[in-house]
Amino acid sequence: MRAEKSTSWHIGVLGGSGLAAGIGLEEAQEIEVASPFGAPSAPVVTGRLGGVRFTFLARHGKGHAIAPGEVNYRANIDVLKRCGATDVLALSAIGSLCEAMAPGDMVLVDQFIDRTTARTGSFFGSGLVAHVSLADPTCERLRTLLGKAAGQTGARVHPSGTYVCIEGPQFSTRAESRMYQGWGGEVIGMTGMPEARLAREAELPYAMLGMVTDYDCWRVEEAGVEVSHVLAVMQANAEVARAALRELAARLPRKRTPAPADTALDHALITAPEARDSALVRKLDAVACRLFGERD
Ligand SMILES: CSC[C@H]1O[C@H](OP(=O)(O)O)[C@H](O)[C@@H]1O
Ligand SMILES: Nc1ncnc2[nH]cnc12
Repeated sequence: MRAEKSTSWHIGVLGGSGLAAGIGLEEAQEIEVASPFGAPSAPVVTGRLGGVRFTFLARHGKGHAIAPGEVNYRANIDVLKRCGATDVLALSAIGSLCEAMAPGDMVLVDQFIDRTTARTGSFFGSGLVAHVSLADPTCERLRTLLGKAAGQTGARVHPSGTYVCIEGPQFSTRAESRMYQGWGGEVIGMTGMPEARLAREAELPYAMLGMVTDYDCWRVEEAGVEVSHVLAVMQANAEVARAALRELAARLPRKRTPAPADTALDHALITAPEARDSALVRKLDAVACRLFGERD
């Protein structure tokens, strides 16, 4: 079995709407990385911020050509792991379902309600069944560090928030928006799931910095959200997101210590060794490298 993760941080960043241009990495190199789960959204860009390695992947591809329901979430997480990412940070445009979270605010999403219907949500399946815990789908350590870093940019930062992930690509109806509020949803988007669940299966601690772009459509006196609102706010906010990442790089402890998600697969596999599908096991050489990777 491979050793534990390196004590050096390597942050994989999934950049969403308004962030396809990247995060301003130093010594940036674009690399095409193949995945057994198909084509990722784009080549990755790997480089540094301060002394810390970051690898960036544009979630919707170059020129935002990939719809939220068509993103190959498995390939994206797989290639970040293959590149050596120790942790994953998602940058996302989000609508607000509550008065307190206003356009321009940042939200450290900590919980998800998954309303998606047509996405492949697991690396595992018949021939290798696994059930990871998703009770706490985000990494508290990364979220806290990111919250402090985002606070330094002058933006208003909410330390937690429950994100409702809809299938899209349409925005919600007013009745749905009010229903999500009743469920305890505080923000809404189209990409956090299955991204967060796949990161957990790949033993990658995951945090999401959500940038509020609109009030969705629950405010009866206002017109519903339109994509032009989202992009206008994201264009204004992209530099704030980049500044938050530079702050994060400066604040990461010098050595990375293990996080709970690093061992998410320890008690998750239920299929007996003799009943395992060897082709599926081979596909998991990066995702489950601790269990199935090359032996040293
Ligand atoms: C451009 S509006 C809707 C679009 O924006 C968000 O994307 P991302 O999370 O990648 O920033 C939302 O989830 C939708 O995909
Ligand atoms: N209101 C909204 N609904 C879904 N996804 C979004 N992304 C940004 N705003 C959104």
